[in-house]
Amino acid sequence: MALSLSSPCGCPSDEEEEMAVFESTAAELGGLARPRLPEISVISPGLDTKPSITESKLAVKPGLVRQGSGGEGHTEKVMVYLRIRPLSELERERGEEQGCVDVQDEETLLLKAPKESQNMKTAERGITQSMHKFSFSKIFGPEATQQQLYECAMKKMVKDVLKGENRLLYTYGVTNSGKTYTIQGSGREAGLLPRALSSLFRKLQGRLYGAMDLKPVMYQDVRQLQPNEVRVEEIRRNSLLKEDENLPSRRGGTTTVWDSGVGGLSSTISVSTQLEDADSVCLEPDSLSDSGENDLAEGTQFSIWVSFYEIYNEFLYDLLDASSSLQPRKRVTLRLSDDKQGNPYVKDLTWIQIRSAEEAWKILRVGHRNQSFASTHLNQNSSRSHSIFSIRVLHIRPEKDSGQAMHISELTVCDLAGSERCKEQRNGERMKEANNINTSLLTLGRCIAALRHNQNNRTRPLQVVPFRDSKLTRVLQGFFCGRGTSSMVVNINPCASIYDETLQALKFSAIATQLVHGPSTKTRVAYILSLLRKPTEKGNESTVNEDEEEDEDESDVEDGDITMLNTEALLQAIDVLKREVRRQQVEKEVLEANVREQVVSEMMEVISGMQDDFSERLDTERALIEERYEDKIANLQKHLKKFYSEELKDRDQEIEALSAALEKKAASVDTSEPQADSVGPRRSQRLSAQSDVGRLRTELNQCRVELVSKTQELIKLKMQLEVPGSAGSLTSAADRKLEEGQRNLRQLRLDLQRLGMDLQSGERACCRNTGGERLRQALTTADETLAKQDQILVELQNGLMLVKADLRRKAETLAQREALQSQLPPSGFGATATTTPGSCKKRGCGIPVTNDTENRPPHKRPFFQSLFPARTPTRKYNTRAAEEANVTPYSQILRSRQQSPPRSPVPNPRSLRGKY
Ligand SMILES: Nc1ncnc2c1ncn2[C@@H]1O[C@H](COP(=O)(O)OP(=O)(O)OP(=O)(O)O)[C@@H](O)[C@H]1O
Repeated sequence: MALSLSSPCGCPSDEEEEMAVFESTAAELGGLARPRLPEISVISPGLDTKPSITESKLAVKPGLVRQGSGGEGHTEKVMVYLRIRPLSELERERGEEQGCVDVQDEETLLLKAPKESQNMKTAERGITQSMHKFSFSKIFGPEATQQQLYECAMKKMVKDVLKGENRLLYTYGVTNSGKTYTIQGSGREAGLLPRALSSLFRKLQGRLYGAMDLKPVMYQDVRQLQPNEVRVEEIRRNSLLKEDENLPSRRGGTTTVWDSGVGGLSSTISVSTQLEDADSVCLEPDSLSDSGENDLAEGTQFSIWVSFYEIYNEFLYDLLDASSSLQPRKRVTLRLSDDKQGNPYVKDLTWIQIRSAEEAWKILRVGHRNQSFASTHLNQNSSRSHSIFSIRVLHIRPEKDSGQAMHISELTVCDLAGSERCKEQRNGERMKEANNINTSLLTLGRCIAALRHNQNNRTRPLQVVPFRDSKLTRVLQGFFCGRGTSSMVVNINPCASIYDETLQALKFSAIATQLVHGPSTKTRVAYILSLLRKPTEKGNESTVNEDEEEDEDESDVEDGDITMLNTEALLQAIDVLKREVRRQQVEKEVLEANVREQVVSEMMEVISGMQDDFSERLDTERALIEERYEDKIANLQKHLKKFYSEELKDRDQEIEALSAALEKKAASVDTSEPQADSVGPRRSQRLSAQSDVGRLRTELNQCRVELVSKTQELIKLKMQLEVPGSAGSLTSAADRKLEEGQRNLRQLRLDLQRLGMDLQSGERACCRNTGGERLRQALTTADETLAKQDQILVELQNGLMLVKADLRRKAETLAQREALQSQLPPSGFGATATTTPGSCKKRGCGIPVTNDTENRPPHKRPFFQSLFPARTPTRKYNTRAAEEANVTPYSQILRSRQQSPPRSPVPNPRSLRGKY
């Protein structure tokens, strides 16, 4: 046998197994160079200790060896069956049959990697082997019938359950490998479950408990129902059975789409499933070979209750919930709870009492209709969930004193969803399902590996079995921990294209084949005794054959009576139990720490997810706000640009206007225009002022033009008025002389005033005979000056005479011109500029011809005459008013002299001169 190839003892070490189990993974990671591998990898439960139905004394480790007091535990190893499905016609046509699955005998399978497989590629690089040998409890080839499988794998389980044991059967394999077919069957080939139900009811014929007042609840408890509760249960049961009658016709079944209730996910249910076709099987119970067998306890009645639920995407759904049938889009998720002892159970799960295989079949069909199926690339009707069908059997034994004695047992059949490659799922929903399926299956694998580790390495630290890591392992936990036993059917598809996946599934099952069942909860006494045996063995140096001891123990275990033990042995047992308690405590602490760690890591994940979400939202918000404000800024810039460009235009226009105005202003002669106020008027005012200025400017320009023309005209006229000859120069010379004369006269008057003052003071001095000589001299000088003045005056008068004559002549010429001008048309500005007689008179250039007196030469008046006005006959000295009107300083002096009696009358200058 090829077994000796890798392990001479037939049982590979842990390391070897683990390497073998994970070799594909390592290969995928591009494993480094390894030592040369044997040609075939052998993964086997240890064939030299291969479980045999007949062997009861196995060299297995103490502590976990005994199955139960009932003596039904013929074997401790977990039974693992392999079923190879036949290739379909289509698959054959595709050339899937490449001989990669080779059944060597009914327990050994040889897998040969096909050319195209990943395994072959890695094998070619020397990383792994291309052939793998596996051993199973029994192998069922493609030609094996459902009946054969049932006989081997399930029949005994049904019996055990009716005896009060708990049993689990689950199928494991790649998608499209025949798991559902194995459990449920197709057409006349009914699967294990319908066969088991049929068998169960055949065995219970006449032993069924008809009332519905006892119902299984929680983990494995029974509750007495009140009459109203019984009615409710009846209604529920009847409605479900009725629902089955309303199902669409078989084969022609419709396809409905419903929501899984989780995040709006949808799946497709095809109602035309294998179950529909298998209906008739239940009606033919004769096909079951176990009919007629009956070894049930005397007087015991049985009440059968069933439940059906699925684990879909790590959520539990009740497949027998009437509300979910009515509202398939809003399925209620179920919760997992623990009872007081910490046993997990599905809370609020529907349990329906059934009284026949037919009813059970109907219930199964109703539940199946609610199950999640979908079409995948490998299977058109692929189960997307793990479905769990449980049958609870209430053993009711009437007792004389205490009414009824109750016991409960359970048969659970689990159709696991198929493992598959996620990357091949194009649909996102299918990908998610595949992920969840693979995760839960991986957890199941880890649990089984940990259980195996703990069973095989009792001295090494125990590993925590991660039952809590998935819902699947939690609900199945009891079957791995002494609540019952489990069997596994591994389904494989011999198609070459899925060889790699098949290899992985077989590696997983290879670990399960190495499992032994945990101690039954019923066999605590045996367990304690097995613990007791340990110290006894240690302390015993005797050469007693172990097998013999075991024989003794076996008998003790089977008796299970601890009162037969002596005190010392019991004390030892207590010590052992104490140690066990401590061990359990440590284990629990480790478990708790692990749970806490997981909770923390999950929380951290959630928090980090929230953080990521928040930062993402923050970024989005920031981007939005930035965008919004950039828009606003752009708008603002646009508007400001527009506004300022308009403003600039206005300014430019203003500047243009102002510069034009300035230019005009600078060009204009008139500079007297007021400067613009530094604090300018408002724009409108400025504009109006500008328009005014413009208007004025144009007017001004017109005026200027006119002025220029008029000035030119005037110059012409002046030129015309210019009298040729010396009259002009004479006039000006006369004017100059006149001015000079007037100046002299003013000077003289001032002198005379001074002289008058001096005279007064001289008279006063004469009285006192002082300063007489000086006065005389002054008078002489004054006389001389006067004489000069007289002469000048005469000259002036002559000049004036000449000028007047000249002027008279000019006036005549002017009159002639005026007469001529009056004939010309009048003009505004010209009117003002025209020389009129009035204007000439104003400027002193016109002398009235008629005023002869004026034109006469001025009469020469002597200086003293003007100084002392001549007395007219009308003027009397005695007229005081007249005197006061002509008061001068000198006249005052004279008057004072005249008034004084001794004084002489007023002398004229000559007389005065003579006198002195
Ligand atoms: N032993 C068998 N004999 C004949 N046909 C079989 C057998 N096993 C499986 N089949 C057929 O193979 C196909 C796939 O089987 P099935 O649906 O049971 O696979 P599965 O493993 O349950 O897939 P999934 O995990 O995707 O639900 C079905 O058409 C089924 O009828």
